[in-house]
Amino acid sequence: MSFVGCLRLPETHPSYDDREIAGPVETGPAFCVETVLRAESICKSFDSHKVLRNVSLTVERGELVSIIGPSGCGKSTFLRCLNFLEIPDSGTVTIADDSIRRNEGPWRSSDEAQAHQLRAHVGMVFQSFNLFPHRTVLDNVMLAPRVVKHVAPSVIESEARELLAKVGLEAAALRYPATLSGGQQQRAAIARALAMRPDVMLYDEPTSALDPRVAEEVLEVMRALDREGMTQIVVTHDMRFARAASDRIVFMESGEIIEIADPDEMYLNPKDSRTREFLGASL
Ligand SMILES: Nc1ncnc2c1ncn2[C@@H]1O[C@H](COP(=O)(O)OP(=O)(O)OP(=O)(O)O)[C@@H](O)[C@H]1O
Repeated sequence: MSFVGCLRLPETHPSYDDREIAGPVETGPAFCVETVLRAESICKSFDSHKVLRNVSLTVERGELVSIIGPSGCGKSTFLRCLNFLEIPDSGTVTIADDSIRRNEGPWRSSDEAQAHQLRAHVGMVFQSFNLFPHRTVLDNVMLAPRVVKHVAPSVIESEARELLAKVGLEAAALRYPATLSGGQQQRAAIARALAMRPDVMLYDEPTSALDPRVAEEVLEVMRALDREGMTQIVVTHDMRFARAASDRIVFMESGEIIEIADPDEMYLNPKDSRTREFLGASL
């Protein structure tokens, strides 16, 4: 979704006569910015290696944000800190109306309970799909809602089938993951993540294990979700996708965000020499 489009107001207010000629004017909401996710000053070290240094990012509802940067710069660690799969050493993460502030010190069970609440807002998709191999695709998609939600199984099944249709897998509902292509497995993983109705989807290099043709099927699903207004954050090495599909691109290096810009700005007019150098080498 073009997030900017969401903010665009009519350039001039039509006169009464104009309106009569042009018919009703679709004004839409005056201002529909809504912050879905805010990460503030996230720090993370492994042993004495500082991997994230005060990383902050705010994402608005409906945005597709790509995180790019050289291998080992901390992209995946940052993504995993957003839903506390990796526990930051310090910093605050707020998603929808849940927030966790982390200070140096032991991770307590009350912190884990808060993290659990935070994770409920997030759908996560991994490079390696992580489907349950002994369950059908449909069962994979139904599993989390069945365990967590107290609604009739028939409702859960019909929602799961709708999600499988959305990702183009309705005919594969009763197949097992091993019988699917990598691209189909990844689309099933996306359907599974969507089944909990997340506020934000996080993708950690979703297509890097796939050949370009099936990768494109996965990227098309992500573009379709974008058009529907899903908020998505993608760690990727796919510069073509980042440029074509993102509302904003985040460039990281050495555990820091160096630059955040919309794709054209970042590619045509990068502000920082490190961004320029990285993008130059990636072309
Ligand atoms: N669990 C861990 N234990 C120790 N070191 C880790 C751990 N996870 C990540 N690291 C280190 O943290 C640094 C950042 O890793 P991370 O995977 O976040 O980078 P990245 O930018 O996503 O890299 P890539 O693009 O290659 O996937 C690397 O030096 C990595 O070796």
